[in-house]
Amino acid sequence: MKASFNPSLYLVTDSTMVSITELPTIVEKCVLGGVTMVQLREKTASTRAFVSIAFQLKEILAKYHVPLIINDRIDVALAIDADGIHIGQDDMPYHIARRILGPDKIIGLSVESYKQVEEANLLDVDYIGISPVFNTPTKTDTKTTFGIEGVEKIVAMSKHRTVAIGGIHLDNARPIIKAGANGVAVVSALMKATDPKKEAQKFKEIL
Ligand SMILES: Cc1ncc(COP(=O)(O)OP(=O)(O)O)c(N)n1
Ligand SMILES: Cc1ncsc1CCOP(=O)(O)O
Ligand SMILES: [Mg+2]
Repeated sequence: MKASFNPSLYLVTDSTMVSITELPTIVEKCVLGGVTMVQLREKTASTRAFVSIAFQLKEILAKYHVPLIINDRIDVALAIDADGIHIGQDDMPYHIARRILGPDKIIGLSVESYKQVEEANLLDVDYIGISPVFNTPTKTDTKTTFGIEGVEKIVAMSKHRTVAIGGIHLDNARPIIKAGANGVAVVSALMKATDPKKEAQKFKEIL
C-alpha cells in the first residue's frame, strides 16, 4: 500500500551546499524541526555515493516515519526501496516511471507551464511541483516564474496536491500556503541555515 505523505514542509537536499558527510546530520536536524518529507537531490554524485547517502537517509528518516523521495534516479529509488521519486519534464516519462515503480510508490512531477498542469491532470501522479515560484540561484535552468498568482491559478486547475518550489524562504512562504499550495519545498533556506532545526521550526510556525 502507498505510504501516506504530508508535503507541507518538504526538504530538498543539495550536497554542494554542505559536505556530503554532514548531510545525514543536517537532514535529521531539519526533521526534528518539523520537516515532513525529504527529497535526496544529487546532481553530480557518483552512483555509488548516491546509493550510499540514500541508504543513510533512509535509515534516519524511517525512525521518524518521514518519506524519502529520490530525485530523477529510478534506479537509485529501486536500489534502496525509497518511498518514491520526483521527476521533471525532461526526466523518465511518467508512465514508464509508474510501470517500473508500481502503484505503491509516490511519484511527484514538476510542472513548468499551465499546459503541463492540464497534462498532469490526466496522470495519477501523487503531487505536482510548481516549478519555480520565484527565481533562485539554486536552479538556473528554469522557465518562467509563476509567482503567487500562478500558484493560485495552478491550485484551482490541478486535481493533484501541489508543492511550490523555488526561492522560498521564511519571509515569502506564508502567501504560498494562503494561495492554496499543500506545501513548500525548500533547498537553500534549510541547507544553508546555521541552525537547520530552528529554521525548520520557524517555517512550521509560519505554515
Ligand atoms: C518538489 C520539487 N518540485 C520540482 C522539482 C524540480 O524537478 P526537475 O524539474 O526535474 O528539476 P531537477 O530537480 O531534476 O533539477 C523538484 N526537484 N522537486
Ligand atoms: C530543485 C528546484 N526546482 C525548481 S527550483 C529548485 C531549487 C530551489 O532551491 P531554493 O529553495 O534554494 O531556491
Ligand atoms: Mg529532474
